[in-house]
Amino acid sequence: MSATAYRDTALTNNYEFTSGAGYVLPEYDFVPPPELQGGPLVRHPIVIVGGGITGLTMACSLARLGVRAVLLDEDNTVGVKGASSRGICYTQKSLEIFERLGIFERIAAKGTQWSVGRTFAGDDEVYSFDLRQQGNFHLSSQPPFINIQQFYIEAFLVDRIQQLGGVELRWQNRLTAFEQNAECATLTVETPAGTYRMEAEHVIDATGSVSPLRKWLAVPFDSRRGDDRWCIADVRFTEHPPVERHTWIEAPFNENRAVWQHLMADDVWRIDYQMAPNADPAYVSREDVVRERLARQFGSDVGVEIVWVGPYAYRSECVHAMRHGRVFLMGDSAKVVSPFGARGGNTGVADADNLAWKLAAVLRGKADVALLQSYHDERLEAAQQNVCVTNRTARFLRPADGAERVFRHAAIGLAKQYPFARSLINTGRMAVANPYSRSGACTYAAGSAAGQSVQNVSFCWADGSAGRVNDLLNWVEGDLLVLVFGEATPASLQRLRRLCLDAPVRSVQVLGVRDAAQATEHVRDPQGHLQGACQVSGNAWALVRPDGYLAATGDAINARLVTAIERSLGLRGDTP
Ligand SMILES: O=C(O)CCc1cccc(O)c1
Repeated sequence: MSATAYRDTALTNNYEFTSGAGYVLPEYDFVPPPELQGGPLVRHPIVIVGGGITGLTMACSLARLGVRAVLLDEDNTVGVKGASSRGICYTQKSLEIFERLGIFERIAAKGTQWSVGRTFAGDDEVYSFDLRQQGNFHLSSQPPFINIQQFYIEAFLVDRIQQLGGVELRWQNRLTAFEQNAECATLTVETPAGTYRMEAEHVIDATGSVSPLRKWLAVPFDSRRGDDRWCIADVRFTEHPPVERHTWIEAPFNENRAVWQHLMADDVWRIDYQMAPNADPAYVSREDVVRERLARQFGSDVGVEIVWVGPYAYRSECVHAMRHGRVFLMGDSAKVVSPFGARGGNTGVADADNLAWKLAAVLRGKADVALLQSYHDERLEAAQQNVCVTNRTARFLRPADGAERVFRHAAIGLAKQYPFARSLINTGRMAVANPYSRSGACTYAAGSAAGQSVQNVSFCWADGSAGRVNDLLNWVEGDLLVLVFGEATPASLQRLRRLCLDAPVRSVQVLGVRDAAQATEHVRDPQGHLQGACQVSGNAWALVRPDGYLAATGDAINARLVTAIERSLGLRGDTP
């Protein structure tokens, strides 16, 4: 790589390898695709371009729903050869998705759970949180966060896709040209054994922050670049710091600049140092300079093994539309954020989870193609929110001269003395499941939690054994789920039964410990966790989508439920 090229890449969020042994990544075989043997052009229902965490989550979600797809990846491995693990912190919502996909146990066994975060300014702790004591984090079967190198999750997804079957993973298949029209999309793909063309009804752009598709389609986007520079050191120690998220806004051992500290899998710590504005990436990541920095923080007698080092800079980007004809933009192809708050990779996972069930429902003839527009409504709102929240953190960490700097100085001073000021300290607002407030697929009403995510809480099956929301979502196999809380009239139940015969919907009655069951399919909610997760009270219903989001809630089983079902299947053009 030339010096100029290196500088260009170092000034993005694409962490570049500079020193250390790096990580050992699995390699997958190139298998010549059937198209190389000639014959007529093959039209595939779905082609996913990009085998990172977003593309693989999409592929695995489709495989789980029994939908055929082809995934193209230009490399023969997961992760990025020679580069770091980009994502490291996985949210409860992502972990709930991974549980549905069947890889959570492997992630939990390999990764590190954490819930406590502490922020320091100088030697003072100025902000702290324990997510297990906040909100309802403790109610899900998944922990608030697991830290693990992104490529492990990607490798688990590859194994699971191969196990499920139905989705073809094509390694060393690079997309080199693209066109689309009213009939289909045509992709030109280069491989070590030659070039071929394929057609697709739907194309998923999961190629990441330097998406060629975005360039070819001239997709408009907003972008922001700062002069802030960071340098990551992934290291192993002879002595262990506490297994907590530690951040410093002003670290005495880093010339009063910010520092991040997280434990990942394999006992590797990520230490991320803020550098001087416009610092030279080559200099700050030189091994002797990195070692000196680490010694200043941990002491010169602590043994340090450098696993990987990489400089990076802020960049945020957000497209204006998540869909361009047959192409759906996903993950970093749609938006780029700095890592604070873990809003990058987790958003890609949620993008995939959002679109997969919709595409599956459309391709199986269970929903109207109009439903696909709600992917744009919902995931653009999420992308914009994540960019906005992350940019606010970035500005707190590198304030502009003038009012921003004065505000930060005052906030730190106040937080050192007064607990009320601690919430002004912004070293990242940790990612949560983004709510959807303007989706054409949700039916909103005052007091309803439509558009919010339902946690993977527990309940009891009719036989008394423990179940979880994800078990119900697996049971409906991509259909909608109506939970009917409490008593229902025989006429209502009859209406519901008919609805379940006519539409891709399955219903379950949710009862208290002593209530008599009226419906054949029923569960018990002794602690009210399911009711709390759906944010309803008394006799009510909740329409839950395959991605665990609430499409609507209501009380009587009447025409409003029918309308809500139609809307969540793209069958109504009106907005509620
Ligand atoms: O802790 C967080 O905010 C997310 C993880 C993170 C943040 C900053 C740098 C980095 O390398 C990871």
